[in-house]
Amino acid sequence: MAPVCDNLPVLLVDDEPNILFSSRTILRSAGIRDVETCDDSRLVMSLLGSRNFGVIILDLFMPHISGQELLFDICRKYPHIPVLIMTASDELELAVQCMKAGAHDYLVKPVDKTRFVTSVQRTLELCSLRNEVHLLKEQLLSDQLEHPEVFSPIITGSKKMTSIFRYMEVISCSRQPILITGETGTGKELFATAIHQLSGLSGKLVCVNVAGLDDNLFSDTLFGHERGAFTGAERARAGLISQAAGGTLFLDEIGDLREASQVKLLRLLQEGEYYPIGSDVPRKSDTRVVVATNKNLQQMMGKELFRSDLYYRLCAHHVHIPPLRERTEDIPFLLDYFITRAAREFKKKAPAPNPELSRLLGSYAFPGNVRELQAMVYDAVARHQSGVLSMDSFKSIICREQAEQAPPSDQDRPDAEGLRNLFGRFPTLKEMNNVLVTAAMDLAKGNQGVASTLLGISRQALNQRLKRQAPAGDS
Ligand SMILES: Nc1ncnc2c1ncn2[C@@H]1O[C@H](COP(=O)(O)OP(=O)(O)OP(=O)(O)O)[C@@H](O)[C@H]1O
Repeated sequence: MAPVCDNLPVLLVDDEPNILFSSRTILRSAGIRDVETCDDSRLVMSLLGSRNFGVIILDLFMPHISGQELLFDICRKYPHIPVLIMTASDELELAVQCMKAGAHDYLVKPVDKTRFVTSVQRTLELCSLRNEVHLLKEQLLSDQLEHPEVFSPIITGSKKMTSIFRYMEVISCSRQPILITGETGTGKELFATAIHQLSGLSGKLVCVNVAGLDDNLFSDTLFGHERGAFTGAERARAGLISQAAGGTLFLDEIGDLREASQVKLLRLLQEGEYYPIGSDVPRKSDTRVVVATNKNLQQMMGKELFRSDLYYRLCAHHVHIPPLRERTEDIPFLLDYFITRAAREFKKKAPAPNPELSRLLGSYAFPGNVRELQAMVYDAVARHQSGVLSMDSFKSIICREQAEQAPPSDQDRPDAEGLRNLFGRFPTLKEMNNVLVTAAMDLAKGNQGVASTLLGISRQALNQRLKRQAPAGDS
């Protein structure tokens, strides 16, 4: 897979060595480390033939081949590489010609440092996104995962999940932050680990749960402190960002991050720098940030509990993990996996699951998702003695959960008018019973054992009701 632009070098082309030197220094101090220079315009095209670049910064007035000529050639032969013009001429006509020829920006020397860095960063980001769209198209058209081994700890048999994996393969190479969302127990940490492995970053994956960290603790944990920064700070502390240098920092439960810490995280993402407590000197960070939450950040933004500028920065790429009830095809795979693991842990022979079990579990909403399924299976295997794995403990958990669920609020409960609309008149108790039984049988895909558990009655009682419900002539 081709790398995305923010991992590719920048090429500076100018015949003046001091401009090359100062421009390279400015870019490096802004965190853009991989910068190549070329002071001979005749070498540019062969250089482009030998390797790929993320962006080219081109002077216009150079001996041998002019920058404008090069611009035409580059745009024709390498249209995917964006070109920024940097020149002493502020002639409007010339600027228009260059932009028409395909230049991404036109900077007049002497260029303001911030304007220069922002232009290069924006162009790299744009190019990166363009490449990702291209790679995504390629990936989505093919069914194959490039690194299936990375996903092996995530047990699934669902197509939805495979297409999420393909998306992850594409975005993992970029340096942009990634937001992982999903209900509790969907395995967000497994996804963060896969992203780190796919990224090929040489640094470590460092995981921090930010829930419960007040702002001081957040700063100290992430940014570290200088010696003597506060009472008790007898030694300097490096902080986890420095541990994750060249790697990935995974911030779990980001929806619980305090307002003051949100501002600091935004600064880290925007400027790529941070201040250890007690220091006035900013430190640079090249750490890739991945965050996760089971909260609805958009709703939180509406209530001003989460900063929108931070949200938009974080969701440069967004991986959403569907809840287990939306991928019930995963249940048989997860059942097998957890039964084997539980049996190994309890030093028992792995029992075979009852063939009805997957169907029963498929009708359950799993508010705790895979974590809840795992706990159910471990408990059942612990109780298991011989034969097939009993469904009893699953049934009793499901019945208990369903009984504990709050009844629908007055607002959600169908009122007399709603029932009348549904049936054309007010229904009898028998008719309502029939509707319930039919709905449970649908959900259980015709399995009476499962449907009776959903209805909270015995299998025999359901069987009798079904017989009474059957039109005359049916057996
Ligand atoms: N597809 C899966 N395959 C195997 N194990 C899984 C899968 N999904 C989740 N798990 C397991 O379920 C448990 C919960 O996962 P994890 O802690 O990553 O959840 P989470 O999404 O971060 O939840 P929370 O939002 O509550 O923190 C872990 O033991 C994890 O290994």
